[in-house]
Amino acid sequence: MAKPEPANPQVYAERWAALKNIPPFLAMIWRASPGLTSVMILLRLIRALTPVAMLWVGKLIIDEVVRLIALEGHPSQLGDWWITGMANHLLWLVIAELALALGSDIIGRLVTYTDSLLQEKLVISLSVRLMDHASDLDLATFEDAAFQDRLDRARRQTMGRIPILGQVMQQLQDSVTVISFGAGLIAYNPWLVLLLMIALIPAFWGEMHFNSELYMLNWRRAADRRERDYLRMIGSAADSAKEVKIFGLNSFLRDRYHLLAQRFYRENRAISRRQLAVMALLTSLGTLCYYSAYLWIIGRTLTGTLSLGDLTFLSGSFLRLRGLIEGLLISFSNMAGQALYLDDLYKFFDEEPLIQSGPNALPIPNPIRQGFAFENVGFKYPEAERWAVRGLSFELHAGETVALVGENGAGKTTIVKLLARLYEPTEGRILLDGRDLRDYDLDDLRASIGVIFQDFVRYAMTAADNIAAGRIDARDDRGRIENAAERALADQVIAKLPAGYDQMVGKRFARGVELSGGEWQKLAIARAYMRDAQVLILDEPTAALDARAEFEVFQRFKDLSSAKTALLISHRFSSVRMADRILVLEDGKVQAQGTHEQLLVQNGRYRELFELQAQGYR
Ligand SMILES: Nc1ncnc2c1ncn2[C@@H]1O[C@H](COP(=O)(O)OP(=O)(O)OP(=O)(O)O)[C@@H](O)[C@H]1O
Repeated sequence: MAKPEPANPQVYAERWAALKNIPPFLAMIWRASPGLTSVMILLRLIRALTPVAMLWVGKLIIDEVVRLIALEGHPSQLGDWWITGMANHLLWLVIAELALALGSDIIGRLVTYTDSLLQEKLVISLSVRLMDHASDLDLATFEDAAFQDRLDRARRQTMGRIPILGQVMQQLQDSVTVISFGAGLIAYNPWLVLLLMIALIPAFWGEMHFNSELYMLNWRRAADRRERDYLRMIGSAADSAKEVKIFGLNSFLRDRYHLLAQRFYRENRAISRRQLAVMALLTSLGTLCYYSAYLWIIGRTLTGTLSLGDLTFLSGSFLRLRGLIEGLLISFSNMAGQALYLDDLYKFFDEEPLIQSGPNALPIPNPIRQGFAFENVGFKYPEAERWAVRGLSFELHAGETVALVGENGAGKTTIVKLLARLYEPTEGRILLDGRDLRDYDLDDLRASIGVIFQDFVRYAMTAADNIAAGRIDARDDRGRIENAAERALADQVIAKLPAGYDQMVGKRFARGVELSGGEWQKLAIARAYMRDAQVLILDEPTAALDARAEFEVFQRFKDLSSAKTALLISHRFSSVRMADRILVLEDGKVQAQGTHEQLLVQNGRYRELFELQAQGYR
């Protein structure tokens, strides 16, 4: 991708365009909690008007003091002021000022409090949406690197605090304060406001410019950052610690991390340095303008056009306004920058899955009568040049156990993914009971298939939940979980755990007990049984099991799946031979098929592979 030029006017255009993201964002905040949002708006509105009210009461106090001390024969003792009641008005003004100050403090605290609650609510509601949406997307989408970058940026939006929420709210509040102060200033002299604007516009431009540059830097570096985070993770995660130590990978990982991080740091620093110099200059310009206005106010007070109270009110207003408008412009530019990040979030939410159920999707037949048929199926992974499978035709009859054998990369797992419609064939079609798989309801299809992939997930949860994951709505059905565990020989694993089924497994959390590869695999197989689906698929589920366990697991699999349609992938011929039929795959095609005995007689690839393995055991 061409490197975008940071000072490109298009960047500004993009930035302004990103402000269109703010209204839907406000809608998201509202959706996260209408009650809290209303309270927040009300509190901010009150808080927005207190500064001008306080300054105005301050002016009244000074004018009153000046009036009182100018009175002929005013009391000289403090006590006499109270006794005569001459200072009553002043007293009320001071009480009003105090009440405003106390109220403002309390409201400030309440704003912080509601702000943090609202942040949490928003993070929760966005994270839930993110997880829901991610689960709807195609597997192919997840394997796309550009999507990964976008997801990474979107995820960052929902992690921890969402700065833009506070910024938007503060922006609204400050705008109301500015309007209230501005109205006061204009009443005295409209030119004062103009002077302020002249002082601030260059500073605003500067902020916009540098924020754009920083955003573009972050945007360009999303892929690097993912790599950097990945390196940091494998360099310090428990899962990889063993291998990193043995292979002495630490310095390699650390150096690579350091290189990437350093590059990012240097680019960041270059922008920040320029920002420092330019912004220092522009801010000084603002200060000069402020003091010109101050001189004008002092002059008018000396000539008697303005009172002392007016002087304090105006100089106070001017000072506050300057700070406020500066802050407003800066945070406006920040907000526009943050709104650009929202783009990533919205783009992620706009991503639609391509694999979906059609409008009149059929339910999966129960029971399946004929089974599946691959008709000249070809499939290429997105962006891949090579066909993973091509010209693939075979049948998987209802109630039959078929084993797939073939060398690494022959296309076995790809067939499973196509069967579960995690991908669609690029050419040809897959039929179920004579109808295209695409005619059926997707959820129903997935519910009818129990698959355990070779890279099954090791959930850092309890042993019971690891099994229940196969059918999560039966999570509370302990009998069913135990039954599934027994079928998969996982009951023996669980019997050894200190807390049995309720034992936390995996090392990620405290109290977790780590399992061996084979023990994890038994839990995963139990997950498939938990499902009790019509079609059972095990993709190399026994690779980590010892010989006896594997034999037993398959014996059971065969007995239990006698009424089911089952697909089994294994590199071990001792297991494969139990299948009703074996398909030998080579380069994404069925090279031969038959029973173990038939294939041995054919004297082909199967026999060759079988002999090779058998030799190893002699
Ligand atoms: N996500 C993917 N993106 C691109 N290509 C892929 C992807 N997954 C697999 N492939 C390619 O598709 C081909 C078939 O892979 P597949 O995983 O189906 O093989 P397999 O027979 O299951 O291998 P193994 O015995 O090693 O598990 C391989 O050439 C592989 O490189």
